[in-house]
Amino acid sequence: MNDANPPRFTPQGLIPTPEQTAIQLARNKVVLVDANAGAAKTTTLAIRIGEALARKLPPEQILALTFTPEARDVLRQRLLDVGVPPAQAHRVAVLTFEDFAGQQLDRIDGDNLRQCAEARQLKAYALAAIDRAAERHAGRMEGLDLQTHSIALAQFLDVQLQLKATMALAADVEYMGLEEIAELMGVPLTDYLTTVEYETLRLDGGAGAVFRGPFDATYDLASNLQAGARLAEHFPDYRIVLCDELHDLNEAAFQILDALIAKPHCYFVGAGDKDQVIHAKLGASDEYLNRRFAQNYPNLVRYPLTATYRHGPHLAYAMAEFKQKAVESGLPLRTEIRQAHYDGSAACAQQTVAAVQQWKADGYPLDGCAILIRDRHQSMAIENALIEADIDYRTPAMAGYLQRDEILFLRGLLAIGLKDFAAVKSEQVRGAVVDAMIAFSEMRFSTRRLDNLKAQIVKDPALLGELFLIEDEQRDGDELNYRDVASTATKKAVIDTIAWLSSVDPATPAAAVLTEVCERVKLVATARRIFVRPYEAGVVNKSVAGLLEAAAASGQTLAEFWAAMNAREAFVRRKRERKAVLIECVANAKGKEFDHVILPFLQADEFPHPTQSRAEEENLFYVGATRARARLTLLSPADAALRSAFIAQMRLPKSAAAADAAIARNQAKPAAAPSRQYLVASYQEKDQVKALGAQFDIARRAWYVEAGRDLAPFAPWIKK
Ligand SMILES: Nc1ncnc2c1ncn2[C@@H]1O[C@H](COP(=O)(O)OP(=O)(O)OP(=O)(O)O)[C@@H](O)[C@H]1O
Repeated sequence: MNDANPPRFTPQGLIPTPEQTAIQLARNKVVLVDANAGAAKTTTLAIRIGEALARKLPPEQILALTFTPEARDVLRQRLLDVGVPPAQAHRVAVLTFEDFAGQQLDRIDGDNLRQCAEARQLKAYALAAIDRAAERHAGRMEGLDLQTHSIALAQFLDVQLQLKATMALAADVEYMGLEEIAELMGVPLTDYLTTVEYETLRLDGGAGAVFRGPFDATYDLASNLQAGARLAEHFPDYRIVLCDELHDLNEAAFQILDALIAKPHCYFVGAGDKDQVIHAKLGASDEYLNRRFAQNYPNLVRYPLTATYRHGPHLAYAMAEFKQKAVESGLPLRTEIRQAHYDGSAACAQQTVAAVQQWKADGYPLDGCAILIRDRHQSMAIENALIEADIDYRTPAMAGYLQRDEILFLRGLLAIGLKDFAAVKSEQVRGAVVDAMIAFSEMRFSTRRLDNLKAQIVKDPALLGELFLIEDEQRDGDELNYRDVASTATKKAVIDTIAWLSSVDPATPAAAVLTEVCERVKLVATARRIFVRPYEAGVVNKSVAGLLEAAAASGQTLAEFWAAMNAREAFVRRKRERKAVLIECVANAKGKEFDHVILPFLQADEFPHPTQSRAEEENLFYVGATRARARLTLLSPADAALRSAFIAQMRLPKSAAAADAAIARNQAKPAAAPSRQYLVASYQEKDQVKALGAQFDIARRAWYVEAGRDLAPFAPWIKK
């Protein structure tokens, strides 16, 4: 620590290490921190913000960017955790790149811009782009392969995203032939041509964006900057820009960051971990951490954060083996790694419950426990088992298995059949049911009409059945094109199924009814058509199979199952805010931490997912396992041949011995003493404590006494 320049911000709840203090005080224009999971990257960025505030920088001149909303929320919370007063913390812009880009583009966007958060909403635009590409090039160009089935659409949407994330699409290709460009960009010609048409549609031929899918705001802003930096002139005057989870950076986000940093008075601090890259499809790469910043800012300084403070050496060393890299822990604590085995998904769910019950029996609160799943379909068995065991759990809003699209669709069918949509209490869920019914019946409405219908049905649930009448009227007289044939058949099957359902005795076993419904509406085939990504269509199959299994296991009648399902949803919604076990997808847990992490379904056909990139699956597992603080529970099949290879890769017996020695070493280290004693003096008492020698911490808005002073005179203001 530089004695001439002592820190002005003292974080609450922890004593910063010298490494953290060095970053807190760094005055270099560009500071990069590349460190392991849990090595206090986010915390240190929050402390850096605290230091800036303590030095009286207006909060509005600080911008902290993340790639995902989850990471953004963690950073916002961490600001409060380290002791930045909420009133100040809320004035600091902590945003995702997409939020920030959207805000900056707002000044040039038209009023009718449509935001499409999901691939499903982009399908119609993608088809229109294919039609345009066909009109323009069919018959005139060789090697054109215009397909409209879902795999082709999935590939197209991936390719356009990749071309944008890497900014290849914005490259100057004026004098090149189309084939040549596609080859240069390394994508199929057809997808390149379709992307060009898609962008023409999306940007209305250059007049302004008409719709934006995921990531498009980031791309549009980066393109604007590249084309002459018009919007950069309007950027607020940020003095400090910070970026967490730097490993998620891609070219488009990098260019935005670069435009911010390039301003003469702007300082930058970024932190990341190259082993947590899980968005390679979006062009994420460790290139930026390793090379690109250094190219643009040769004077950048790298600061280390050596040890993890999230968990003890047992988990740190297991992760060192898993990733074949050096990982240290600064804690003198034993993070337990437990294993249990199962036979089948119901048994896995039972083992999950047992792990939670053990945690509770050991005297720990339920809200410290998180069940991190590879995919949402895995939560069905677990949610049922938790309810049966009377354990409160919560899922992020609209992310439980009852809110999956295919389940919402089936619930909508049952609601119409049983004439009981009012039993779905939440308006948000009702709206989602309407969306799912329209998607799975392959109906087409204009956005305005859809919003209108939805609003009416949400208010008056009895209207749900009429959805199908309205569409019929609209279709009359229309000529069918080749693409309408399949979707018309789907819709007819849905209408027939509803008619059939209305005649079914509600006392019939639920499993039999649901099985028949799925067959009648050809759910699996439809999912394959409407879910643009084959991977997602695959998850739909597993999810529906899980629902049928649950219905069979319940032995309930249709009426009972319907009532139980709605009661269950109400139960989960009530619990959302309360202390309960969390169920969350691993990918969304990035940046977070939990005392006890349970990783279920560690089996060869689930995790690593057989169709996804091995390196990215490894990073995903690394993210999941490193969320744990005190205990990590790994659940895998009893048959060792079926287990995820990731378990063996941790070499648990080998790493445990070294970890025992490290704990002894960490225990022997002298504990650092807190440097300040904060007081609980009120505003009226300020003159009194000041006269006694207390000082004011501007960042924390609190009075304190320096370490080493006699605290006796301050006794009335020392928190017990
Ligand atoms: N100086 C410190 N002493 C003790 N604990 C600390 C210290 N600094 C940070 N921690 C704790 O270490 C844990 C991990 O910190 P943090 O979440 O900032 O790590 P990270 O590097 O951002 O993690 P990830 O890579 O998973 O995003 C937190 O519980 C934090 O409170």
